[in-house]
Amino acid sequence: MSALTESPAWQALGKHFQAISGLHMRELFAADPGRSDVMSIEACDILLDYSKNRVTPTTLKLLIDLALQAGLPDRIEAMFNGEKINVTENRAVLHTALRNRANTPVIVDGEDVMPKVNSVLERMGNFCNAVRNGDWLGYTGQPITDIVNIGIGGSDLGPLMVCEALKAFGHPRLNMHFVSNVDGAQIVDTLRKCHTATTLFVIESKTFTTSETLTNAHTARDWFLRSARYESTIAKHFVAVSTNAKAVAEFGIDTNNMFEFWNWVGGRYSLWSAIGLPIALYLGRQHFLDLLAGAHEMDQHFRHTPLERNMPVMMALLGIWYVNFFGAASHVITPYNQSLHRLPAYMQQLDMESNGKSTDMNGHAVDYQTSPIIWGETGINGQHAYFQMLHQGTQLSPIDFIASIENPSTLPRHHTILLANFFAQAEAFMRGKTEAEARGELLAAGIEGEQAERLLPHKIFGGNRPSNTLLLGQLDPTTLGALIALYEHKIFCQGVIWNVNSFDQWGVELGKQLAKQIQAELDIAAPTQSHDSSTNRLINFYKQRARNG
Ligand SMILES: O=P(O)(O)OC[C@H]1O[C@H](O)[C@H](O)[C@@H](O)[C@@H]1O
Repeated sequence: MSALTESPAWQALGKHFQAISGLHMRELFAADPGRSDVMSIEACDILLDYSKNRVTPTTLKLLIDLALQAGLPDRIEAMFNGEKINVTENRAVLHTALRNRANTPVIVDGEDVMPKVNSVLERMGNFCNAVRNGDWLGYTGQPITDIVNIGIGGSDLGPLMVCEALKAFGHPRLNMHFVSNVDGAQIVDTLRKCHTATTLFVIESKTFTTSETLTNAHTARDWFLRSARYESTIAKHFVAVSTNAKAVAEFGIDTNNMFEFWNWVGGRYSLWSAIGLPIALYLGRQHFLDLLAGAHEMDQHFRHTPLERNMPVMMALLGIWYVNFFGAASHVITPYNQSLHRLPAYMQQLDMESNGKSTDMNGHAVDYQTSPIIWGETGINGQHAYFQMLHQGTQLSPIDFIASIENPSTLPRHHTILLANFFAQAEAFMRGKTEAEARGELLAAGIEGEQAERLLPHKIFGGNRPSNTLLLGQLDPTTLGALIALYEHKIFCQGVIWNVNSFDQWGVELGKQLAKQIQAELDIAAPTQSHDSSTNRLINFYKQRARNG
């Protein structure tokens, strides 16, 4: 057994689980009418109601014990203070410094990083103003109308998700495009919608070595030069965001047109850095600063609120309760705002790339589950697709319901219908439908006797399916910033308790190495023999067909 599973807090939770796993939330609500008053937290214009979880006050106390046993408060301070908590890469983890609107010094290797953070923000702001005002002109003297972000993973999902989420705040002249896939279909389709004279390419890559991004960037450059002809025009149409100035220069982008960030910013935590440039271009400097301010406010809440009133901490602990004690393999993210439709995809990288680990910080194999599978869709669409399984299937999948009270982009009648569904689903998952209720409904519909008995088992809902409800005041830059930071910190807390490094991603390397080798093999006609028989056969089958085709 590992130190975690042997620990007193873990053992106590295991015993407690045996005692209460049979309890139904209906009973818990009936026994305590004030349950949701106690089991809710308000911060940063977000209300978290976590009362529809299979917990009692004792569960919460034991979960807090688990967090204390893991030394969570010290780990939180270590992250904010710039300690090198990403031990496998010997790096600090300071996405919080990027949005440190209080501007208090944050020291890494003896240097305050805030002056350079502020200087890049300043340059980003000036550049965005010029593009948005129409002062930044393309090679024929026209203002920019289309912005194409080329990047993948953390250099795509954050900017894409935020630009979609805050479309209501977007600049009316600017069309945003995001190209991540190396499947040429995506860039071809995008370029078809753009004109060279009015398109700005933002090439985003932390490492500037990512093959998908560089391939797409070269294709964009070739397309551009076919019309613009002179290399000197590139400066007006290509900018880069990276930590690797050398590789940016080698690609042919003037480093004056490069916006820098640093190795203490993880890719999936980078939207607050210059990787947020497409966001700032689309929404404007002030809205980008508002996004940072919202995240900063959540950082303050996270850092300074006692654990039992701390929103990210409580969400982390509830997640652990289901993953490790109920054996839940997955966790569902269901935004009820259409504009948050890329949030589940964003959360997949944030959570699974952070905590999808089976080796702990000491290099030992873990003997407990870590990151759940994160999945989801907009809630309304999910209701008409996979919610059947969530209501009556055999798997327990806790759900996060997310909606905003106000939504600038929706029509009032639509919003009422949307929110009615949002409230109803969380209630339905909690209470279910008893046999007596189902029987009563059948009777009311005039279905009796044998037919009623046959249908009855299918009409029963067990309920007792847990969910968190997150109600945002409105979906604006500030609140979205806070919401994203909330999940970042939730994931961090879970990583601390699971004792994994949430900030490396070695698991993505093997596939990249093999792809490089196979790419070289695909370029030669001779059959491949260097792999296992399945891989050889697939490659050779492909080669033969591609040659004949
Ligand atoms: O920004 P880049 O260096 O191009 O990396 C893009 C993405 O690819 C990598 O493989 C990682 O899995 C991601 O964490 C990263 O965000």
